[in-house]
Amino acid sequence: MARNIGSHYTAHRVLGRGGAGTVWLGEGPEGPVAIKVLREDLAADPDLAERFAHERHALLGLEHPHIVGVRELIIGGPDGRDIALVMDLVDGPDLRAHLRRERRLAPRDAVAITAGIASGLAVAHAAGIVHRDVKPENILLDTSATAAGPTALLTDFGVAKLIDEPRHGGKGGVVGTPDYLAPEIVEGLPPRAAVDIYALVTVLYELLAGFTPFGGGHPGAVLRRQVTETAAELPGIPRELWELIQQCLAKAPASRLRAAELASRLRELLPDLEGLPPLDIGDPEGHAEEPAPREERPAPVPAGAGRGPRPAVPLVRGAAPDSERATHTRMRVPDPDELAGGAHGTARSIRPVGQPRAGSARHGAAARRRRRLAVTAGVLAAGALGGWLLLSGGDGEEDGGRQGGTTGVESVVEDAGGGPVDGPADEDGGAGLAPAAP
Ligand SMILES: Nc1ncnc2c1ncn2[C@@H]1O[C@H](COP(=O)(O)OP(=O)(O)OP(=O)(O)O)[C@@H](O)[C@H]1O
Repeated sequence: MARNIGSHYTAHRVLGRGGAGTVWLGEGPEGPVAIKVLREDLAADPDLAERFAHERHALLGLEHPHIVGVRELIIGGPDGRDIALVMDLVDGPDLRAHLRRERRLAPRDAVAITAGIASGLAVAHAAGIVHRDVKPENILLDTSATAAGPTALLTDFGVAKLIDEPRHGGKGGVVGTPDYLAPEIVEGLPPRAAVDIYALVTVLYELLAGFTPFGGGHPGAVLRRQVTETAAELPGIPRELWELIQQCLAKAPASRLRAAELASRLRELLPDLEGLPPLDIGDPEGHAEEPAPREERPAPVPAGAGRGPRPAVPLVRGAAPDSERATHTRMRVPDPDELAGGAHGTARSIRPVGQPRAGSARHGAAARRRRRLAVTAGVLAAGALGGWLLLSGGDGEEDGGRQGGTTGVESVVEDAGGGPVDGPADEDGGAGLAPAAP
């Protein structure tokens, strides 16, 4: 059923739903548009409306071929309670849907998509804007474009940050998706531009591998791996590409490349990647053996939502039936002891196709013993982190109730600085982004 959004736009039908709201196919004075209407409970928060109004200029001003343009920001609506972002309509699927179909992308395609998004991030970072929720769901593929293949565009700029700003009373939160969360966020540091680099290169890894480097199992275990583990090398990956990925997945934000350099380094690799098939690798081992505690198991993924292992587990309890993909979490920052408690070898290994599984009879009893120990440690640590999520239930459940089940378990992170969490994000190595390592 059509509904009016502001005085100039009409929303015709739902294109999709995410954690923060519903995206509609709409119509405005300039033709078809996409309109993201924020969840009612979010829109009802007067602070949030004020923050959106405050950021209006920055959101509307962000223009780049790899960023979905925001044309209008509507605060009010017929009942005075809508917050809606009117965006350019992108003709094509999001990258999550594309990846579900393809399972793994050819290195050239994965790198081309990542390079485009990195160039968009460079412009945003230079304008002081950190995205903070880079993930395949927020990358849209415009298939109407050229013969050279679809154009990747990053959407949802600023939404995570605006929803996440500290509320009155000094309590802030980080809204994010565990598989893509940079370790410094898990450790409670304010998110700077380098978190986008970490998340984007996590996406690149996922496009190549079919799974994220630290995903799988309980959300708490994913967070612990972000801080303590090193990404497993993908068999058959070109050396220079792997070195770039490693650098951008560095635990220390200052060691990661800046967005502009990442974009140009990736583009330099493109000619050598031409014609390479998707990597021929097996499924990851190890993380699937870290079961969630019974009461904290993620909601089942709907039939057909993915094939094969998809370790970027949606953190959904009581998700709305039409929401397959609510992936946000709201977390409390673990203290150092808690983190240290989980730092025992549960790193996964990745085997080339055809190679026997580690832990098979051919690998012998010693390997099995090692794995049992690792799994036990993983389960214990996952339990501890699960406890944090439960402990944060004060806010999380309150939110969950207001959401009417439309989103995932949200997390609360005490804002370490107690102040604004984005800070300058420029490419000059200000507070927003430390200089890249040589
Ligand atoms: N500008 C757009 N043009 C066309 N389709 C869009 C546009 N923006 C979003 N969509 C579609 O709407 C769906 C929901 O988008 P939304 O941004 O709410 O999802 P999400 O990224 O999972 O949400 P969130 O980040 O809030 O959890 C997506 O599947 C996407 O395909």
